Amino acid sequence: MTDPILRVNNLKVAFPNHRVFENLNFSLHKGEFLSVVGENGVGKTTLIRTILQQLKPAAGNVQFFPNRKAVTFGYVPQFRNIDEEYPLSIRDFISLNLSGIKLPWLSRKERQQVDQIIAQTNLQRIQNRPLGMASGGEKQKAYLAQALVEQPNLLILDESTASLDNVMKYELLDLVKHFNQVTQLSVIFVTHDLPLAQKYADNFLLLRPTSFKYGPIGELSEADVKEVSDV
Ligand SMILES: Nc1ncnc2c1ncn2[C@@H]1O[C@H](COP(=O)(O)OP(=O)(O)OP(=O)(O)O)[C@@H](O)[C@H]1O
Repeated sequence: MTDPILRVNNLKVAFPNHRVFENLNFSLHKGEFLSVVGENGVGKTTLIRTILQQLKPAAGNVQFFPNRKAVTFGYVPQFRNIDEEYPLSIRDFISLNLSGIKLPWLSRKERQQVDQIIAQTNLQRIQNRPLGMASGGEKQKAYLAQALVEQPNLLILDESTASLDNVMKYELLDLVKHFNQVTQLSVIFVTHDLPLAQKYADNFLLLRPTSFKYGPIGELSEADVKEVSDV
């Protein structure tokens, strides 16, 4: 097994008058693809926000290896409000995630980084199109490219496939899996789509209102699948 990049230790997160989860424990390793599943409102996004250090745990912690600075995040959030009027091209939108960026004056190295991720995500043909005009699937690819442009070592996808048809879902996840396997990118994929999790993930974390289950994706039982699909 590869080295862990993060470990969640006895984690408890609570809002006023509402405990979301407690005593949560699992590790994520380099190159691991983890699917986080569970019914609506059980705490999946809350867990992601805690890993991203936007929320402070009530108890326990999230430990990064070898240290916090060594773990860089790429994040595709659950919702984004990008309407037809959105002014940036797909290419400029992707460039926004470059650190130190002063659009439109990218350095040669930055231009190469953007060219590379655009090629890797098959967006060359439409890179100059306004993002607002792109289809749902093209937008998701652009969000993925933006999350990956700085070559993070942990990619977090929060229900990124929820609005996509089956063909686009698999196309997007094929891309993610390619990065996962070729660059040892670790992936946390939050989803309600069990067939997708079963096809792409190595391990799963099933969050329940008062407990959790973690293990190899092959050990997700019929009953677990029914539990998540019934929501
Ligand atoms: N800022 C907040 N203040 C108070 N309660 C919150 C806050 N954010 C989330 N919650 C509550 O915490 C619980 C977990 O929410 P969360 O969004 O993590 O669930 P989820 O599993 O991601 O749900 P879904 O599958 O519907 O996206 C819910 O009951 C939610 O209402």
